[in-house]
Amino acid sequence: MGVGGHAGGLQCWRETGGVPMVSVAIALAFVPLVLALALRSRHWAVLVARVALGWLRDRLSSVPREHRALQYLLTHAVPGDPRHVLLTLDQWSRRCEHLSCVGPEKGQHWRQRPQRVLELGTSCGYGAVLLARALPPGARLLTVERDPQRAAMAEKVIRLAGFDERTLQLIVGPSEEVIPQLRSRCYELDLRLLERHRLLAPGATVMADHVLCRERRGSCATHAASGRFRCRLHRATLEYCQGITDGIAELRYTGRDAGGDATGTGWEWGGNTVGMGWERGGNGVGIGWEHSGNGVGMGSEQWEWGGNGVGKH
Ligand SMILES: C[S@@+](CC[C@H](N)C(=O)[O-])C[C@H]1O[C@@H](n2cnc3c(N)ncnc32)[C@H](O)[C@@H]1O
Repeated sequence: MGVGGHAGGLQCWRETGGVPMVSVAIALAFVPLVLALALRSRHWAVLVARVALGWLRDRLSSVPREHRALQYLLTHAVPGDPRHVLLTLDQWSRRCEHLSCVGPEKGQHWRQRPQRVLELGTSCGYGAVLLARALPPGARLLTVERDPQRAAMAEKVIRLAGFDERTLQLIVGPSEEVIPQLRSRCYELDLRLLERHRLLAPGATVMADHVLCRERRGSCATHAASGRFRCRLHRATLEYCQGITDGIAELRYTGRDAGGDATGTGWEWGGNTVGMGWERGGNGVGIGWEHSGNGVGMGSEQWEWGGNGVGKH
């Protein structure tokens, strides 16, 4: 038996050109799995490759990505036309390098016309221009960016789109440092700080970008459960990546907690307050917001829409 088995194995080995038949069969069994995985994550693979290429170009060339985008914008966009500036940025992101911004699809969910708007995380200025376009006369937008290089690009993009300091002001610095300073000017950054400092007026709207693309959904449900925010999720795809799910969350501040007490009454914006594109410590927008004292799950990865039992999952 042993000899026969050995001879049979040898035959298989010969037939497969040196690879035992069993190994080939096992390998073949994995092919559908590998193909399915590759098919499922192809959009991510493309995105990662595009971002990696951009990073590589940053390392190899003396022109950083922000400048490359700006050069494209300066040669293709119509100055003073915010719509065209946005279209040109869309074009650059689709054809050249990936731009991390709210993008056209998620951007269309912005339908408010508030008097005061706060954007946290300006990046290249896409969201700022998008928001500023919709402002009613006399309204103002404040946008905060911690990365000086991105802020420098954003400043140029914003001015190219035709917005001056009176309408759209950019502050360079991390939200943690800017928030306390904004207090005296009746501006705020972080939702938690906004609420803690009682700067959110009931009815204020907070838009949080990138709430689904990284499968982090905790914060919005947390707020919904607290009763102080009404949440609405607009499902979409990641900017310029059709195959990757993303969403933008619309949080409406009610000013009341689950117990029915009114909070956050001190701030009058003459309208609503908005922050888009929040990212804290690279964790994705609006993730890990904490509302202590309510027993609500912090940074929980799962949330129930419209459900009551949201907390740590
Ligand atoms: C996804 S991008 C924002 C895109 C932008 N809202 C848009 O739609 O065009 C996130 C930006 O937030 C900035 N950022 C992250 N944490 C920050 C913080 N704590 N303070 C200020 N900016 C921050 C990052 O440097 C990055 O440029």
